[in-house]
Amino acid sequence: MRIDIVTIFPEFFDVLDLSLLGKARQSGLIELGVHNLRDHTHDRHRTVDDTPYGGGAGMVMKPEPWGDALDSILGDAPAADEGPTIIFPSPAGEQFTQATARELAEESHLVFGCGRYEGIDQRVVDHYATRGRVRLISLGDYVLNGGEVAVMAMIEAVGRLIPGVVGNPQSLVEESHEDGLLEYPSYTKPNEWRGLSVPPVLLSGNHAAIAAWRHEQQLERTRLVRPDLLAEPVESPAP
Ligand SMILES: COC(=O)COc1cccc(COC(=O)c2cn[nH]c2)c1
Repeated sequence: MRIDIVTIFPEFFDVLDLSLLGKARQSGLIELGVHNLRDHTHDRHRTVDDTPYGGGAGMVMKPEPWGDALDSILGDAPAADEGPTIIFPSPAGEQFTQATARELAEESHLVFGCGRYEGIDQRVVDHYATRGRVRLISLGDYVLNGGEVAVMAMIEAVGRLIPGVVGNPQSLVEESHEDGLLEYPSYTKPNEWRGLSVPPVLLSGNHAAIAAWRHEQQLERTRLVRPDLLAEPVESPAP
């Protein structure tokens, strides 16, 4: 997978040289390009923003630098259906979920555009929607100062699903949201810690009982913490 990021803070993504994603880049599983939006300005002050038409507080990111930057990445990319998926993190976007991560992990080329200030001139979104799949994606109902943190989170969530990035693919299956439920609690040695012991079923060696206990724990946790994930209320087991 090829990932390109456009940002006014390129150094923010130096951290992607580390850990799993760093290894994935060394092994060629993920190819990363980080582009400084200011390199696509043509004035002495490398201006990327201006005051909003219609008034209001804050500044809006100018369309020209974005056009220059995205054109340099897309080149003369073919029509929308074969072009890359262009993602703008935005509080006004569709909700990012594990299903979104799985979808994006199937793509061959992702381009992330990090907005700042009050946002990017809408015409950038409208123009590139004719040249690639454009998606505004929200991490949650809160506002960040810019898209960089959201892009980092999405790259991690997507990157770890790419075959070969995570050592043991089985570990991707048994985790929160993969089966629509929150994950069960985990324990490791020592058996006793600060007066707290490990649920005996986990030491029983009875794999059917362990699986049943884990599923019940998932249901209980999901019912308590995220009832919205359950299609309808789960009947609590007969007393
Ligand atoms: C076309 O896209 C844009 O104009 C995006 O503009 C902005 C403006 C300010 C901040 C951000 C960063 O995203 C979030 O705040 C965000 C994402 N998820 N939840 C909160 C993006």
